[in-house]
Amino acid sequence: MSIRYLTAGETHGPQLTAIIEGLPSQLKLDFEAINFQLARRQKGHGRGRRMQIEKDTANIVGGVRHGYTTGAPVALVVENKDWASWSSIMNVEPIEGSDEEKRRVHRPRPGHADLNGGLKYNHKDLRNVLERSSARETAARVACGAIARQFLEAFGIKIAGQVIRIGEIEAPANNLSVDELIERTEASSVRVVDPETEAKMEAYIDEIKKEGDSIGGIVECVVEGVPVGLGSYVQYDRKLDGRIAQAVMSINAFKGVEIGIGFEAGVLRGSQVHDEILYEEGKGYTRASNRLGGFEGGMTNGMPVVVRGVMKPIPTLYKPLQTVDIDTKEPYTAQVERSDACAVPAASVVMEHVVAWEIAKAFLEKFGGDSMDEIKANYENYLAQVERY
Ligand SMILES: Cc1cc2nc3c(=O)[nH]c(=O)nc-3n(C[C@H](O)[C@H](O)[C@H](O)COP(=O)(O)O)c2cc1C
Ligand SMILES: C=C(O[C@@H]1CC(C(=O)O)=C[C@@H](OP(=O)(O)O)[C@H]1O)C(=O)O
Repeated sequence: MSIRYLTAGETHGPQLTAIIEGLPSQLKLDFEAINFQLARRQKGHGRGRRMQIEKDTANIVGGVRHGYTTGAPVALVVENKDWASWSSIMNVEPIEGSDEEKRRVHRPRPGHADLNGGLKYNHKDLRNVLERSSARETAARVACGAIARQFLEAFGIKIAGQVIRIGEIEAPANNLSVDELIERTEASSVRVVDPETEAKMEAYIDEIKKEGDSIGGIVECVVEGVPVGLGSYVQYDRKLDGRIAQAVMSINAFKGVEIGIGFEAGVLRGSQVHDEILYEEGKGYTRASNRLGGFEGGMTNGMPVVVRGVMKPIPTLYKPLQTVDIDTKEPYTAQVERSDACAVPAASVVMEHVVAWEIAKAFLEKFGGDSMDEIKANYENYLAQVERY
């Protein structure tokens, strides 16, 4: 058993669409909780005007009856409210001198998908690239991930995220549990625990925005309650840490991933890195520390999964960089499209959901069944086996 999803839709098209395949039957869906996650993704200091226009909600249009999955593919739709202002630009063939032609994108933005996408798909209007490469698509991924999250919650697996750094400003380290993190970051405009850091980050983002520039950062996600043995060492594409890395790298603008202490593991000695194994009556095997972020051998080890990702600064700059006009091949400043200045807090929410998806997928591969009852029985059987070991 496995799960997969596909998304479709353009940022200024009518809607985003997702189809999820492989969900078991009997999963109770909390629609409000899906919408709550979508709303979290829209927030964050530094977002542009688009987020004031949208009010993302997932409309489930297949695979669910009376609030429960049926085992059929789940289809969902997230409407783009901004479509109302874009339908002519999206639908009308641009004629020279027309408003639509003025919105044609022909001065590719360094750092965005514009030029590579134009060359690859042979588009002379780079809007055809921009529309799908936009991180608007992450709304659909969060909706799918929010369903995965609810599946995991049924097995006591919980996820939280936080912002660790925005540009030069680093948040003080903490070792909070998922519940504490959820409680203490939710009200923060930049998804940090510490109010002083929040104020500093806000002022810093404002300054960068005023200069027509943009800024990236580092986000972290913690997953608690994960059983030992998700993923496997036996084949490269079954290593769950590798799959999580792929999922995180696939988020727009992400340039790196770490599990646990990550790159610091290249600096420290073995005795400073590896987590000593303990055995506790009633609790079973555990580790004295969690520097390896819950993974050994591509498998979960029962400790919290800790993942970090780094997001580069937003490519669209109000004070644009140099580029080349694809019509004339002359140097020109890059196109300026409405944009966020910093989307790191939003990206942390996206990361929680792509990680939730990968863990749910590995969970279903291991304990898979066609109904929640069947999966629960498989899971309990395995937990009993681990306990007897
Ligand atoms: C939540 C979120 C919001 C983003 N907002 C913008 C934006 O407003 N303007 C922009 O140019 N890029 C934005 N990006 C980044 C681009 O989507 C991304 O850089 C682009 O798709 C190119 O892909 P790559 O950076 O992964 O190579 C955003 C990314 C995320 C995750
Ligand atoms: C729409 C979203 O993010 C968008 C991601 C994005 C990009 O280039 O990635 C560019 C901006 O689009 P627009 O020009 O319409 O404002 C962001 O707002 C979203 O997160 O829902």
